[in-house]
Amino acid sequence: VPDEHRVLCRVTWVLWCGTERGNTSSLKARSVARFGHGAFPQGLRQMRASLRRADCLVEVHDLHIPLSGRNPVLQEVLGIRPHLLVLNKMDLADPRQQVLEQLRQQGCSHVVFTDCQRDSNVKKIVPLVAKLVSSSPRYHRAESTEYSIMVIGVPNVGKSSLINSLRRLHLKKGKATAVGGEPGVTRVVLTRIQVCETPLVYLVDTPGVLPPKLADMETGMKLALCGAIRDHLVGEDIMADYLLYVLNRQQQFGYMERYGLPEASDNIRHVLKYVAVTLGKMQKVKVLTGTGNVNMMMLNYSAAAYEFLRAFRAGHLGRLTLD
Ligand SMILES: Nc1nc2c(ncn2[C@@H]2O[C@H](COP(=O)(O)OP(=O)(O)OP(=O)(O)O)[C@@H](O)[C@H]2O)c(=O)[nH]1
Repeated sequence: VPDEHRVLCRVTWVLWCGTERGNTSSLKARSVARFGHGAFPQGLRQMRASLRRADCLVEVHDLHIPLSGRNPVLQEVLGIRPHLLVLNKMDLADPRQQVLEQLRQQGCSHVVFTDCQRDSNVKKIVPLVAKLVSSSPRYHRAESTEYSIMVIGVPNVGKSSLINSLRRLHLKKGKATAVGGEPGVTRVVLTRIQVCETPLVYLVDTPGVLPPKLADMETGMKLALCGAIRDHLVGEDIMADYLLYVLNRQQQFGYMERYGLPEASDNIRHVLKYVAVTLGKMQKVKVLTGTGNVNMMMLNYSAAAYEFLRAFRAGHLGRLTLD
């Protein structure tokens, strides 16, 4: 079996069983693996209830994966409201031109690319939302002058960062909602947060919700690389292997210079050796010998895999779009 197939098989198995130990009896563990902590089904139920009061849906997704992993359950719901797709983390990814075309074919005609850490393009959102809402029926809310927006998306794509960025730009106010590098930071559907004075705009942050069933194994891997699924559920070593496969396939060889490799390699253990040496990732290992125990320093491959993933997520391995 080719290496990448073995990697993908293990990922599917892990996603299926929910935990690395294959504890299939634990429904909670399975739902955490598939949907993120505390996000489903209670989160989805709460979102549905709040949806009645929303004038517009702002779907935030990671520009690393503009096509993969968008939640079809959410897309079903999207049909009834004006919809804006925000592709965030544009500082880290470089989408191909066809991606926009494919998104248009999927019915996403309003797309904004943002970097919520540097507030790039975030100013475009409120005017666009105002235009979309005013050109669509608001039924019982027709008289109201305020806009209510629901922010949705899979875990860790930057929904809370977007809300904080909007508040910084329009209200000169600080954080209203917690941000974190791990999926599942936002656990409950929060009360409305004001993000703009004129027009009066309120947002509702929601917990990240993953699709109930992932389309294929690669989608699962891509979501894991983007931090939508907790690393330990898939395994850092497997994720690092898939990342190396994608980097080589897209001829992004920045890792060679960063970690001092003389040439490109598709052997993850070989690459992680260089990562561990460059970053000094060593561990003490007790070796049993005939004359007593000896402590030896060995390369720490797990720590190296973790650092390799972190480098990708921080954009140090190049601007990469996984789709
Ligand atoms: N480089 C970069 N990082 C970003 C950007 N937006 C958000 N992040 C980072 O992405 C991580 C997740 O951001 P959050 O705003 O917590 O994402 P979320 O979608 O609210 O996450 P959940 O609460 O898990 O659903 C954090 O480490 C942010 O700092 C961006 O535009 N560029």
